[in-house]
Amino acid sequence: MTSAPIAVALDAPDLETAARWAALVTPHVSTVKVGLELYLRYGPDVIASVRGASGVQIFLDLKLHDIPNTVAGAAKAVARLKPHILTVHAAGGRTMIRAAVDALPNTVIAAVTALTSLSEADLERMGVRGPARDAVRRLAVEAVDAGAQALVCSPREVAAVRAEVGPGITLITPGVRPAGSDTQDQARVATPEQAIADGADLLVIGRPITGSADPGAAAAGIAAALRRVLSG
Ligand SMILES: O=c1ccn([C@@H]2O[C@H](COP(=O)(O)O)[C@@H](O)[C@H]2O)c(=O)[nH]1
Repeated sequence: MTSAPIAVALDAPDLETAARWAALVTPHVSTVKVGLELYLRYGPDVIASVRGASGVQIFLDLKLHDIPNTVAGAAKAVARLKPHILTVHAAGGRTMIRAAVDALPNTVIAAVTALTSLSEADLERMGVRGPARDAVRRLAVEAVDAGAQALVCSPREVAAVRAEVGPGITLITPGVRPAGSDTQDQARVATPEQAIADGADLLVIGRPITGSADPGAAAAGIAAALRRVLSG
């Protein structure tokens, strides 16, 4: 059975917990995601701990956002970890995104458009005019023009972004919540089934899996639901 297009966000307080979650979910999912909490606490060693012997893909979610020279240096600094995906903020601009792409030719550079924790009202207060979808589309086009091979957006925008950038770009959606579950600090959300039906390639899911009593079973359940959508 092929693993489901899910990146489990290993936002754990310690390395042992992250490695345990990774071991439980890797039979069911394609990818595990290491973010700022783990990386800043443990540094590069965390990657070997969560990768284990499974061959699971590593998504390094550092959301780099700085001047191009600094981002290029930061990207080169993680090259030896061989992440499958590395994130940068699309708002860093074309030259910054290009610098990351050039620095890491063997990694998929994913540009984060508008954080899924931001509501329409938050974005308006920040000076973003019009619906979130339009801002996300503008950032997506800029990022793809700069060479980004993947985009991070909310599942609510994924269909519009797909229509804008076409089939060749990997669309990654956090802000995924199974029906009826707590949205927590996420604002622009949809269910796993809706995200996949609307064209997402990879779903980032953290607490709905890692906060469950049995993360392996939770991952297996969502993976089965996605397979039903993909085969139906
Ligand atoms: O716009 C974004 C970009 C990244 N994230 C990250 O995804 C996970 C989501 O975790 P949940 O527990 O499923 O909410 C988390 O690691 C974020 O840093 C995002 O949520 N939104």
